Amino acid sequence: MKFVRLLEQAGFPACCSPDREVEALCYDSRKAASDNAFVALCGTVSDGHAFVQSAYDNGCRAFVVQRPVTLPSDADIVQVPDTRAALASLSACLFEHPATRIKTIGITGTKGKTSVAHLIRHMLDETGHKAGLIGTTGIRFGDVVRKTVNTTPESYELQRALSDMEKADCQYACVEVSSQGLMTHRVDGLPFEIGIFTNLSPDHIGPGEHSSFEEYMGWKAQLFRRCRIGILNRDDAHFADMAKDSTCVIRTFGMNDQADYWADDVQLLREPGFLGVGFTCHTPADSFPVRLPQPGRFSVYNALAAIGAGCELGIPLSQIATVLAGAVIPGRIQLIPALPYCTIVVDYAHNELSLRSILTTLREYHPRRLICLFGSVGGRTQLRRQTLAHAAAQLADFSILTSDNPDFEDPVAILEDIEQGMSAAKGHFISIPDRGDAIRYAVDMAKPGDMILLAGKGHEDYQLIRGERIPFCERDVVEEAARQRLSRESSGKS
Ligand SMILES: CC(=O)N[C@H]1[C@@H](OP(=O)(O)OP(=O)(O)OC[C@H]2O[C@@H](n3ccc(=O)[nH]c3=O)[C@H](O)[C@@H]2O)O[C@H](CO)[C@@H](O)[C@@H]1O[C@H](C)C(=O)N[C@@H](C)C(=O)N[C@H](CCC(=O)O)C(=O)O
Ligand SMILES: Nc1ncnc2c1ncn2[C@@H]1O[C@H](COP(=O)(O)OP(=O)(O)OP(=O)(O)O)[C@@H](O)[C@H]1O
Repeated sequence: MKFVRLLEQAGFPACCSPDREVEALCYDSRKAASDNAFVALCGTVSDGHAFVQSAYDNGCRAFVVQRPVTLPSDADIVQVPDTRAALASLSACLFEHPATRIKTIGITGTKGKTSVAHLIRHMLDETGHKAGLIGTTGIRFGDVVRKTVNTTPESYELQRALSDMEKADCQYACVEVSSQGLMTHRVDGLPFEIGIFTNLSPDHIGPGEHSSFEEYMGWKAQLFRRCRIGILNRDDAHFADMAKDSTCVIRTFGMNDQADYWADDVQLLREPGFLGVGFTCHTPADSFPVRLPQPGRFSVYNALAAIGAGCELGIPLSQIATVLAGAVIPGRIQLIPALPYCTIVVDYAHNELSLRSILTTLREYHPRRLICLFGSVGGRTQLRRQTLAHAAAQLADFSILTSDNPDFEDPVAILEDIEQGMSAAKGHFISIPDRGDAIRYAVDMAKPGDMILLAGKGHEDYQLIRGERIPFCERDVVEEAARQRLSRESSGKS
């Protein structure tokens, strides 16, 4: 595409050579190629403007900047007020505004974004409406799964993903919308058909993220100025703040009849090979029973959000309950039915808030013992490790401390930080640095009625060790350990 045309379409002054062609946009000089336009982004670690020469050396001749830069005279340099906003509008134009043809459903909130996105995608796919998904578990459509760095990818990746989904005949895209995504213009220009608010609590506040809870909340609330219909959790303490300056039609969900989509008769269900929850769902049109294969009251909220979206999109009520009963959310309180007499669950909980939440949820199912296996990622604060330890010490009967994604940190040093927290909180624990060994230990120690939580890795199929993603699938390790245990038991060896 002619650079001049792209600039015009995005509403920028077209001061460049009339024949300059660009095929793609690039914001990382290390990946720049001759047919790219390089967009210089101001980051938290470095400033893309410092790398324009390196992009030039890699062949780029088209540049979008927000402050003057010096480059050889054959470079076309376009200065805009904000390069992040420009990246979003240029990307939308380059991919011919796919979001005007695919209906996008944006999900925001502190917890539940991934879960709700998967539930809605599953519901749409299973009722004959092809849908894609963009979020923490990657970019997914059809059988395609692409890893992403961020929950909400950079605008260029987002627009490209939507364009690929359109080519794959998707009619819908479920997009996890983080506060950072809104703040850094990643979702600028997306006309969301539906926006969903799950819940809000303090998170992502600190250097490089948000300066305060109010700022964090303010960015999340932006979604409801960018969607046609907003579906909000009425029971959340910040519901009114989120709805306050909205410009959309407001629908609500919750646990009482003030909400449009609401639940009662909630029952926790634990059966061999099944852990979940049942409830009666009430919608403006009808009421019906729902049985979900995800446990806990928060799963009811996630399902209500999905049901609200399904109803607003016109999916028949008669199909909604049936398809929800078969929904699987990768790595979110996902049951591994490997041992018949105890419950093994994988969950992405990797900070204090989510570890407390999942352990409290599992406790409500009255396990004989609740065993929590967890570690903590490298490069984070001692405080994070100690608060994780406090949560486990208070809420689990026994903890198995192990490694998570140590990356460049010594896994044993990370364990020592967690051990300190455990000892201070008088928790019962054992440390087994190798995660595979730790899982095998957990499977071997389980007694009938126990529940084992493998926390931290969720959907991830690797361990990050010294900058490298080493393949590691918890499910495979559990299944193999359980097979060996069952085989020993059947041959009378244990
Ligand atoms: C702190 C933060 O927001 N970081 C994001 C940011 O990176 P950065 O600001 O550190 O970038 P930088 O390293 O300073 O570089 C600035 C620019 O120079 C470029 N560069 C850099 C080096 C070089 O040699 N050449 C070059 O061109 C970089 O490509 C970049 O364009 O821009 C990158 C590209 O878009 C993001 O991937 C990255 O997200 C990191 C991984 C991150 O952790 N972000 C968090 C805060 C985040 O966004 N989280 C939310 C989830 C929140 C939730 O769950 O609610 C998310 O949506 O993921
Ligand atoms: N509605 C909810 N309320 C509270 N906790 C939840 C809710 N839904 C899921 N969780 C818990 O939080 C964890 C993360 O859930 P999920 O990945 O769906 O949220 P998210 O908003 O995408 O989170 P993150 O920002 O950490 O990626 C789950 O593994 C589960 O333990």
